[in-house]
Amino acid sequence: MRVLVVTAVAAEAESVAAGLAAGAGSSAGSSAGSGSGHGARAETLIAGVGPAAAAAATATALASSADDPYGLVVSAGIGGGFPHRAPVGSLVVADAIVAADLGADGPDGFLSVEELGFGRAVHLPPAGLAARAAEAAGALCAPVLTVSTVTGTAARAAELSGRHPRAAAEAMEGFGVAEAAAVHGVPVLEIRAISNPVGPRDRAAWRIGDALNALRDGFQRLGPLLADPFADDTGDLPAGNPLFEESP
Ligand SMILES: O=C(O)c1cccc(C(=O)CC[C@H]2O[C@@H](n3cnc4c(=O)[nH]cnc43)[C@H](O)[C@@H]2O)c1
Repeated sequence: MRVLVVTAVAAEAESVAAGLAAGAGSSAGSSAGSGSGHGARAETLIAGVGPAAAAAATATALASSADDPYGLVVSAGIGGGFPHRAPVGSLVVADAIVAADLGADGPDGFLSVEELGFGRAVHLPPAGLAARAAEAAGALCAPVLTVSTVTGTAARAAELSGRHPRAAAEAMEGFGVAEAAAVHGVPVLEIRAISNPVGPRDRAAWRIGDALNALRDGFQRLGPLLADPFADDTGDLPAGNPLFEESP
């Protein structure tokens, strides 16, 4: 199956490609690269930062693939981790991809675009696949928030955590990728390697190199699954994964 892995920047695409190549014992490219990890036909796409860039690039790639369509889209990259759930250097696979700041604010709090009646605020990856991907990658399986502004205060982190108590990470592209995938009827996954805590802005706390290494290792381990993502899709969740938590 052809798999499209969408990253924001080249360094993330290079980590993904290196992981797939290491898993396969063969080489894989980066920006428009394709890896043959364990038979996976995974191609990386560098879409730019933020949900709009991610959606535009993903939709364009999917629209251009009619003669050999993608069977799965994966939003991948670094992200911020809610510290009590996802420490720096860990991996999170999304069981829900949540547009956390798409809506309306007001004196009574935030209303999501869904609560406003204008569309959807959550995309759900196939539950069994997300769980198997988390197990394979050694990742937590939990909601990942998509934001247009990186959280930089404790108050904002607490607000997001309050609204999404199971959320483990935030990043800026997942929901855009998922919107494009949904338009084309293609299932979506999101995987984030944690580079910094979600909270007060502290550039000294960033560990981008560690996160990129974790992303590479995660994709090395994901290679066999991506070769045939739905092969074991019985609808059951894998037993015995201590990192897995129930879907919302
Ligand atoms: O200037 C800052 O304080 C700051 C802190 C973290 C990340 C940034 C970025 O501009 C990176 C955006 C880029 O990386 C992903 N990312 C990484 N960490 C986070 C985060 O804590 N919250 C949201 N996105 C994050 C994101 O997906 C973008 O691709 C700046």
